[in-house]
Order: sequence, then C-alpha cells, then structure tokens
Amino acid sequence: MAAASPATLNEVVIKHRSSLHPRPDVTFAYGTAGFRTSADLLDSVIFRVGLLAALRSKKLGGKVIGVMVTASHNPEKDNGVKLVDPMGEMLHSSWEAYATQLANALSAEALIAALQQIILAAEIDLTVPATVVYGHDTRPSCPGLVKALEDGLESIGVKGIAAGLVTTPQLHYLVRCYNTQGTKEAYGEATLEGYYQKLAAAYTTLAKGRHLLPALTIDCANGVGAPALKAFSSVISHDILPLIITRDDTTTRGALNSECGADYVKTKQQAPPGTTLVPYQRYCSYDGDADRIVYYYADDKGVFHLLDGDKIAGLVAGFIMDLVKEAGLELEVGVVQTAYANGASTEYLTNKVPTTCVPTGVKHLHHAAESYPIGVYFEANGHGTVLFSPTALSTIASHPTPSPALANLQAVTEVINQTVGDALSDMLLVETVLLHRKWGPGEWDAAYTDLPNRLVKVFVKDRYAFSTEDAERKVVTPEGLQAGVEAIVGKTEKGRSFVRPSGTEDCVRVYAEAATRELADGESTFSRRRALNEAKQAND
Ligand SMILES: CC(=O)N[C@H]1[C@@H](OP(=O)(O)O)O[C@H](CO)[C@@H](O)[C@@H]1O
Ligand SMILES: [Mg+2]
Repeated sequence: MAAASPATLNEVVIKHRSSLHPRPDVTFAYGTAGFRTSADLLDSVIFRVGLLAALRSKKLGGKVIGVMVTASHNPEKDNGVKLVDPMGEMLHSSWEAYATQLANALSAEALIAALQQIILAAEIDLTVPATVVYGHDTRPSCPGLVKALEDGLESIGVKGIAAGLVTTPQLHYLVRCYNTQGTKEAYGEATLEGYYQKLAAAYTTLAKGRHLLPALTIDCANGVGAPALKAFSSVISHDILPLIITRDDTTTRGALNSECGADYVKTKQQAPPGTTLVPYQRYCSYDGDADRIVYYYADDKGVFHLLDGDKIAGLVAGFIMDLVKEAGLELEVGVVQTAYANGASTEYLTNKVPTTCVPTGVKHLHHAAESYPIGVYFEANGHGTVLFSPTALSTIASHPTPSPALANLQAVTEVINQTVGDALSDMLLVETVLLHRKWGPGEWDAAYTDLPNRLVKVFVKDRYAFSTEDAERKVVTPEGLQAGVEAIVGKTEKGRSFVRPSGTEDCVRVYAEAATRELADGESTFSRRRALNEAKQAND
C-alpha cells in the first residue's frame, strides 16, 4: 500500500514549480472536450490539471484517475487535455468548474488559494495517496505538455503512471482496469497488451465459422490510431481480419487530421483525396485520437455514401436485439442520439426501439444510455459505444441455456469498449454484424436513406447570448430566433433546423435538413441569416 501523503500542500514547491509554467493572458474553460486550444497556450493549464487530477484521486479514496493529452480531430498545432473518472467515464461535471478555476488563477498565490478552496469545498483528505495514469496522442507538442503534467503531479507528491502513446479509448480502458482489478467487475488487464488481447479474443469468437469479408481499408487520420491498429493486427490473425491500413504517417509534420480522418469525411461527405473507392468495398476513417469512426463506400456509379454514427447505431442495435431474442433473454435495448442525428435515422429507430435525444457531448449520451439495460449511443459524427448494465451483464453470464447467440452476445460485451467510444472496438463490432448478416455496405445502407442536410458555423460576437432547451432542439435566446426558424421549417418538406452554441469552438452551429438537397441548403441559409440577425441585436 502506498504511504499516506502529508496533510497539507507543500506550498513552496507548488509555487516554485508553477512559476516554471507561467499562465498566458487567456481565459480557459473546461468544456465538452476538456481544455482544448492552441498547444502553445496549454503548458500552465496542463501543469494545473496534474494538481487537479491528484485532488480528484484523493477525493475518491485513492481511485486511479486518468489524464489524456490530445486534441482529437483538431489541427496538429492544437492540443488539449481531459480527465477520466474511475470507471473510465468523463470527469464528473461538478468538477469541471474546479478545473476552470485552477486554469484561470492569475498568480502562484491565487493558484494556492484556489487549491485550498477546492480542498475545503470538496472536503478532500490530503493524506489519502493518489494515483494518476496519463497518456498522449501523436502531436509534436505532447512530450512537452506531458512534462508539465508530470511537474504538476510531482509538486503535489504524486508519482503517476505513464501510459505513453495511447488512443483516448485505451486510456479510458486502462483507468477502468486499474480500478476494477481483483473485483467481480474486473474489466481486463491494465496494459495495452491486455486491451489488444481482450478485443482479439472476443472478435475471434465472433468471427468463428463465418465467411471472410474482403479487406477493410482504414484511414487512421495520420494519428495514434495507426500504431494502435498495427499493434492490434499483430495479435489477430490476418485470416480473420484482413485490413489495409492507410493514412498512418505519424511523423510528417502537419499530416495529422489533414484532409483525412472521420471529421473530414463526415463534414465534407467525401473520401480523403487520393482514395479511389472500389465500388461496394468497405472503407472507414478514424479521428486523430481514435475515439470516432465513420464508414463509407461508393456504389457502382461511383457515388459516395456515408455510413455515419447514426447508421452504426441502427446496425448495432438491430444485431444486439436479435441476439438477445435468439438467446431467449428479455433485455431492453435503447438508443441515445442527439439533435444532429439524421431525421431519417430517428424515424427508423423509433419504430424499432426506445430512443432518447440528449444535448451534444458524450457525457450526456453516456449517462442516458446507462438508464437502459443495454444502451447504444452514437453521435452522428461517429462517437459512440454500447453499455451493458450490471444486471444485463449478470443475466447474460448466468443464463442457464447455452446457445450460439448467447456466446456471441457475451463476446459482444467484450469486444465493445464500454468506457467510451472507441474507433477500433466499434470497427470490430461493425465488422461482426456485417459478417453475421452476410452484408456488404450497400445492404447495411439500405435500412433507410438519410435526409439531405447541412451543418454550418456562424461566427458571432458572443455565442453565450445563445441558449437552448429541449435537448438543444429549440433556441430560447436571442428572443425571436426560434420563431424565425420555425417559420422557415414550417414551409419546408421534411424540414428540421436548429441553432445552438458550440461547446468546443467559438461559434454557433446551424443544422438543417429537408426532403431535398436544395431545400436543406435553402433552409440552412435562412436559419443562418436569422441567427446572424438576432445575434447582432443580442450582442449589441
Ligand atoms: C456537431 C458536432 O459534431 N459537435 C461535436 C463538438 O461539439 P460542439 O459543442 O458542437 O462544438 O465536439 C464535441 C466534443 O468532441 C462532440 O461531442 C460533438 O459531437
Ligand atoms: Mg476524438
């Protein structure tokens, strides 16, 4: 057992170390994706995140807390950091304000005062030993920022466990493994090798006796997904999972997320330039930290088709429902989406399963999915996973009648990363369903046709002038804007449009969909103009 820590902060050490990580003249906010901005502004923030992670671990009785240094799909010059709570979930929202408070403390003295306030407010016993595991993506700014994090940890007397280069979902996996080892909820071995072996074993079970699909081509966004996927493919037989790994250049400066990756493909609705799509072959793209995935293919006319998070949710939910039924179990499957889910997907899903719509951000989806025995959640952009409740897991494990469906369901619980969306693990689940259904991308896509849609950014003076309700589907302020949007939507066939402030960028997002491309474009133009007009008045 680790020795107890001193009951007070070593203020001299913290002040001195903090002076080595001076704060720039910028206001920071811990948002939907933690702190994320230009990498050259983050040194002080990450030093302070080290302090906060240690406090969080102490608060939770010494449970292992995770810190991931990444800026996901952002350009290479950016970076970011987020904290991971003990079961591999996002930092509890009640602590986001503490993170913001520490990041914005103006001086070393103010930092100490902020720490003391948090210790008091959260009733933290400093004598509890803390453990923090941390990892990073492939950005060139990571080594320096990780050093700042280690300085933060050391200055509060915490050693930390370096996980090194990892995907975001691998870090979440490790955190959960550390905190559950030796218990009946043991999630796996707390090593990358353990992660790869767990997924490989589950997929091997699921693929057994099935006819192989042609190779899947993966665009790794020139990010950390590339080394992870290579490590994974070395532990699984190529005969079971033939892969063609592309966009795997993690050394050329500027290559990360540049004209490739899940965000590029989803936003541009096209394959990365230079990719020749062979009709009806499967392609997928990860994002820069490999927690998102989208699939796509070309039909025989060469037309591009996107199979995004909504399509994955539909595919996966249908498959799991069938397995549950075949295994003779009674477990409800529910799907969680956000307002960005294509209206056609929502219509398709609500006819089959209970669905919930929640505000943008994984923490909202994850939380809502926990209320179902089996909760499938996906953002349209490809971030999502499947959660099995403890009751569902024990029902599956203890079911008295063995069957292939039961064995497959059990393997699905292992192949899917239940801590957070995981491109690699989601990919294995999609491949599983296609194998079992004997489907190519065309058959998968046939479930429903997406309504044409448009997502645009609107730059306003103050995005905080925009507030929403009804899971962000209605804008409350600026006043009058919602009425304007509704007037346009009312006149549009299958029209739907909403306006909300982004939680990660300094802009307002406008989404519109309609029966035809022309109508969707027109609707988005009107909504955008209305948003600009109302914002002008609200911001003046
Ligand atoms: C429309 C869209 O894709 N929004 C993204 C984006 O959030 P915004 O609040 O829209 O900036 O970043 C989030 C964090 O990565 C992600 O969860 C979300 O889906
Ligand atoms: Mg990501």
